[in-house]
Amino acid sequence: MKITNICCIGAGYVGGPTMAVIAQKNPNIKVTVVDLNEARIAAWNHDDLEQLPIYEPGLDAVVAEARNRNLFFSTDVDGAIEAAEMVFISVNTPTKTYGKGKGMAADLKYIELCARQIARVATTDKIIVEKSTLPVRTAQAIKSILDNTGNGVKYQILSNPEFLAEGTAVQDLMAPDRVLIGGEQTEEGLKAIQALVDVYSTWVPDENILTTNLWSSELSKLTANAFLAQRVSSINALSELCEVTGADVNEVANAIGKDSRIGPKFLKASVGFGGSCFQKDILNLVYISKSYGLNEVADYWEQVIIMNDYQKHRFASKIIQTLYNTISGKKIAFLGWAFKKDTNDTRESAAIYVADQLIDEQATIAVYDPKVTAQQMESDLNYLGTRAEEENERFLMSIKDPYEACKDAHAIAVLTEWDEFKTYDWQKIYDNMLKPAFVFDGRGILDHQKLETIGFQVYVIGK
Ligand SMILES: NC(=O)C1=CN([C@@H]2O[C@H](COP(=O)(O)OP(=O)(O)OC[C@H]3O[C@@H](n4cnc5c(N)ncnc54)[C@H](O)[C@@H]3O)[C@@H](O)[C@H]2O)C=CC1
Ligand SMILES: O=C(O)[C@H]1O[C@H](OP(=O)(O)OP(=O)(O)OC[C@H]2O[C@@H](n3ccc(=O)[nH]c3=O)[C@H](O)[C@@H]2O)[C@H](O)[C@@H](O)[C@@H]1O
Repeated sequence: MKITNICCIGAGYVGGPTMAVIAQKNPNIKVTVVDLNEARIAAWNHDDLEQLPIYEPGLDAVVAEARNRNLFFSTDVDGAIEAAEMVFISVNTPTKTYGKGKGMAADLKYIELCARQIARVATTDKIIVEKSTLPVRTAQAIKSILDNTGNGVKYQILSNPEFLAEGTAVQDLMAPDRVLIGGEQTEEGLKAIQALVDVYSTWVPDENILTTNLWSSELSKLTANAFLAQRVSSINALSELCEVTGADVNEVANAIGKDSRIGPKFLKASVGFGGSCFQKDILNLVYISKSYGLNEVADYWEQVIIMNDYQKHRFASKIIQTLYNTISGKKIAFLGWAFKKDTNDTRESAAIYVADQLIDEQATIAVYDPKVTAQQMESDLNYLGTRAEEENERFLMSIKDPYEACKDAHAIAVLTEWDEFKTYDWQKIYDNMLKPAFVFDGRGILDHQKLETIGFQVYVIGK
């Protein structure tokens, strides 16, 4: 079966970039990305590419090439579903905040709504592709909803999890380590798998396209994120041991990373991992394990989250303790608010939790981030619900100039590893700070020797 029309429900961090690349690489396929959020769709359609709703290096060029050629962004969800032979579901699957599984399980209400909408609208057979990250066996629920509408339309469900990382989304999509496609191992299922393989094989080498059964594919996504996050928690756990023993976490990471069985990537000690997915996906894995009665398995993975929470808390406590256990009324400058560099995404960013703990002690936080808006910072902090919004407003400010953010500060904390922080005039920053001037490098990116020569007192995670 040759696909000529694709619809993707959800124009977010995954749906937008993924479909832009599929459209760019398949000029003969019409790709329509739909969303309920009108402002988001308007931003995707904006003439000024700087106004795209997502900042990803290289994304503007891909969108510029494909948009209005064979890539369209629209709020007409029904129309796009009806016209498509293949419908990707790329909506959000956050952690549940209510009811059974609250704080652990994935909230599948948006997925179910999509399935019901497809069932209501479709009049021709369709391949439904799970692009969102889902608990293992979700395809069964989607199939059950679709198959019980009784209007004669036939569906095949595929799982095609996305492995892109933010900040490198376009690069990851252009040259993925692998594309994973799971489907039913029946004649019809295998045909559907092949149809999706054909979409990717216009640019991904065959050996990088893996096909599996549905459940292996769904579970591989949660597993991949759990393994990645586990590496960060493992090195972060060691970072504290380094600090008390005189070992240097970078030297340890380098030494173990040379072992080809361990490998060098994802061993950077930090103030803790953030992002919309690691925590949510591990909590989901923990919940699924518990629901099957696998309590030891659940406890094992939960420890990755416990360690991560501890690392954020430990960093904030280190700042408080170093500033003579009193930070009330002191200005602390934050360099970075995003959960990693090269993205404007702040979901679950360590910066939010560190700020919250410092504001509890009545410090004033002046944040500079090259891509995050003041409004976003405020809403992130308010979302925690720790204190009244007016109070958050009083203690948190976003400053558009890094030198201004650091002026008259008692301390600077580096929360995101933006490259530009390394290029600053640190002598000028030092001259304008209160003394002693402290730097807490939560990302280990600055030239610490140089900073100490200037006169800073420097704390680096893992040293
Ligand atoms: N953010 C990331 O880097 C990655 C995310 N994922 C997974 O991909 C999925 C989507 O994540 P993001 O793109 O980050 O989420 P997002 O929140 O940025 O985007 C989801 C979009 O879906 C829309 N939506 C929700 N329900 C809808 C409906 N019924 N009809 C039309 N639109 C609807 C929302 O308005 C929103 O714009 C999640 O399951 C996530 O775990 C997977 C890999 C990477
Ligand atoms: O499912 C998802 O959402 C995605 O989650 C992660 O991607 P992402 O969260 O965008 O970014 P990462 O590069 O994985 O970084 C996650 C967090 O870990 C931190 N990190 C990463 C690596 C490291 O060595 N140390 C470290 O602290 C980062 O600063 C960041 O806060 C995975 O890398 C993607 O493969 C996956 O598709």
